[in-house]
Amino acid sequence: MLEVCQIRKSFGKRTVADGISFRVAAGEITAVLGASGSGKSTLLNMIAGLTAADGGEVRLGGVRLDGLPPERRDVAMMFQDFALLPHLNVCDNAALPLRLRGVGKAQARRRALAVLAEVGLADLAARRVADLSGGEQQRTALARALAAEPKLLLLDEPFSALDAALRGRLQKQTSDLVRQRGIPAVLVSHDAEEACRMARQLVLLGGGRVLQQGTPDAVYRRPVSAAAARLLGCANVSDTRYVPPEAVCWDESGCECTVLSAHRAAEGWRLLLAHPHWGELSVWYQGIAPPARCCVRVDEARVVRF
Ligand SMILES: Nc1ncnc2c1ncn2[C@@H]1O[C@H](COP(=O)(O)OP(=O)(O)OP(=O)(O)O)[C@@H](O)[C@H]1O
Repeated sequence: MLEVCQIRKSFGKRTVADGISFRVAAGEITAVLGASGSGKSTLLNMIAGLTAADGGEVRLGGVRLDGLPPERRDVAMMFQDFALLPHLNVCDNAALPLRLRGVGKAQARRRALAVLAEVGLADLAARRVADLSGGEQQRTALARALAAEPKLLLLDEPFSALDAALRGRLQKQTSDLVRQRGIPAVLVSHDAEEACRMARQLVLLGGGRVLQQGTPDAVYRRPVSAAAARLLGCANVSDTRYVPPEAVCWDESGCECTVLSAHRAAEGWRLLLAHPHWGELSVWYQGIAPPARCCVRVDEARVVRF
């Protein structure tokens, strides 16, 4: 179990963490969502020991980490830019953390090859990382992160440079490995969909504080504020209310709305409606071509008020 308790950090007058607390159980991923500059990477760096916190505690398996240097925390990190050493081959990159800990060359190589097999890269062990695709590089980074058998995995937007199909595969592979190894993991992301796909718990950050935390289902069902709803990527949010998709239904006896715009996506047509009472409403439409007008009903009891 990872426990982050009341962690605080300011850079000059800018406070990026103002008493942030959350827990991550073994074998589970918690996703931290926040706007750009909200302090997500700083939070990971404080957990890893790369940035000193101004206050608060970090515990892993009940042991206090603050005060320990990064190399004694048993924490592995994965970054968006992979951070591999281009002049080394795949196996040597994966073995690097073990070598840095003084593990002998042959043993480090054996353990690196075992983890490379787990991530499906055994055949590429001898290849220079500069000659790998983006997805192969990221799997090498995953193997390197896991080779030293860390007690905690920190993921700093590790998949954002990859295309959608590859991203989906690596998200699943990483989630499976975290579960199988029974270690806690923290994922930092801008992408609410990725966070929900991978994480058991979401932590929404804003203004250096936790705006909300809970399971993706609970947080989506009832965002506590407009800021939280916007971080989740919810449509139909104003400062005072959120009209969730389940509150809107197509109904001939409902209010007639003009379709202001329509754009095509994989899931269907996204329509922007002018509703006489609720104003602009964004809704999905599954017909072949978008209509010019339509009738919808909004179930007021399901509208979330802030
Ligand atoms: N070493 C530092 N010295 C001064 N300011 C810093 C330092 N590190 C980060 N900051 C500032 O702290 C704020 C939070 O930065 P951080 O990188 O943690 O945000 P983030 O949420 O990860 O952003 P992004 O999503 O854009 O990567 C930013 O305003 C950043 O400029």
